[in-house]
Amino acid sequence: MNISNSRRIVIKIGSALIAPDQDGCRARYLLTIAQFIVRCRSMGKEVVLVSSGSVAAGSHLFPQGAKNSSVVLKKAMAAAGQTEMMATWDRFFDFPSAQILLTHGDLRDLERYNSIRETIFALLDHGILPIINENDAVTTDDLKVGDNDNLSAMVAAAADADVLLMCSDVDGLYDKNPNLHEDAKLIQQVPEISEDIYAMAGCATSQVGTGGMKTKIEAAEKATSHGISTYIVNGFKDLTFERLLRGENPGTVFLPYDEPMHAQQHWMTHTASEQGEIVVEHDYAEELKDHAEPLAASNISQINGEFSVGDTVLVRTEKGERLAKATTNYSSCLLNFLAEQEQTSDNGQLQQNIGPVVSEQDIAILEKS
Ligand SMILES: Nc1ncnc2c1ncn2[C@@H]1O[C@H](COP(=O)(O)OP(=O)(O)O)[C@@H](O)[C@H]1O
Ligand SMILES: N[C@@H](CCC(=O)OP(=O)(O)O)C(=O)O
Repeated sequence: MNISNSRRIVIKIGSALIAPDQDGCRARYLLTIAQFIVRCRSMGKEVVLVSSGSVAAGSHLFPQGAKNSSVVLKKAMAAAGQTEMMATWDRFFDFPSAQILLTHGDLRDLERYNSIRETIFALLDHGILPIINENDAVTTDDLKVGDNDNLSAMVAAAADADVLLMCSDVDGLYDKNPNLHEDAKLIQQVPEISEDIYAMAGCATSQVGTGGMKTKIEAAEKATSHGISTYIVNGFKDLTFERLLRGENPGTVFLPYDEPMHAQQHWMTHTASEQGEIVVEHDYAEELKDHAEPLAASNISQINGEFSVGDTVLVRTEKGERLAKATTNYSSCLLNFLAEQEQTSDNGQLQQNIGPVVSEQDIAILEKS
């Protein structure tokens, strides 16, 4: 899939394109990107924008700048910069745009995730451009995604996009960081994301970027496993967007999986985070290596952490091997209670009465890393 034959595109814009001088938002690169969005929409494509840059855009309002600031000040910069950034985008378009600010806390809760999906679809149905960013002003370590590469992949999956386009300050993925190694070579196509691909990725070297190439490869893995073709391209160059519109690849393309994951399995694997652990006995663990099996209370040897009904948990072996992520039908409190009652005579009956702790369709088997 390329831009010319795509139907719905998520475009992610890095901070350096929004505020190249860290002195507020600049139109220098955004104008070309905005024109590209207008062209895509006039060709009948639906576009969702994931825009970084609130911290970079707001940092000029604080004398010390972003680099050496505390987390609290960065949140304040994000809150101030976000309005400036939205106003800047809005100036380029003669159609309406809408702001959605998300945290991981929103995406990992299935009800809120579905609510986000419905909002995005309603906006697209009405010709409104959704502009999404992490809600940096309210995030905590526990709640945040932390980088907009991974956020854009989660959004692309939620929006049922067919292309994810990450616009950065480099031409694509190189075999090593091109800002540090003159002989680095551009990788044009990645058919499969392996450890070798991750090994090529270094950190961000700009003042404003978060995550560098590592988070872009993580994002590509999330998106391609959902069947989404993923591009990393250079947003500084006008030619990038001309080539994309011609259906060409001006940077690096990560090919989608031949057999994408089922949507709920994908959400559990790549978006939901585990609230606790269910340690399972050897026989069940062996069965799970082959195929998803309902998990009964009698298969459990230990419960770790606190979780509620409907939370995502990690299913693992006693030796620590990560087997699956699953949505639990029971809370850790009830499962611990059952375990404590193990010795009583009517416990077997109780365990049978409660049904599976995890149903077969709520298990996402994890690939071995
Ligand atoms: N193998 C690599 N190929 C390309 N860029 C790399 C690589 N390893 C590290 N980088 C760094 O990643 C940066 C892009 O990531 P980042 O600064 O987070 O951009 P953005 O703000 O667009 O998300 C590049 O400018 C480069 O310094
Ligand atoms: N949410 C942050 C962006 C974090 C981020 O991932 O930045 P970048 O690496 O430039 O895409 C902000 O708006 O400043």
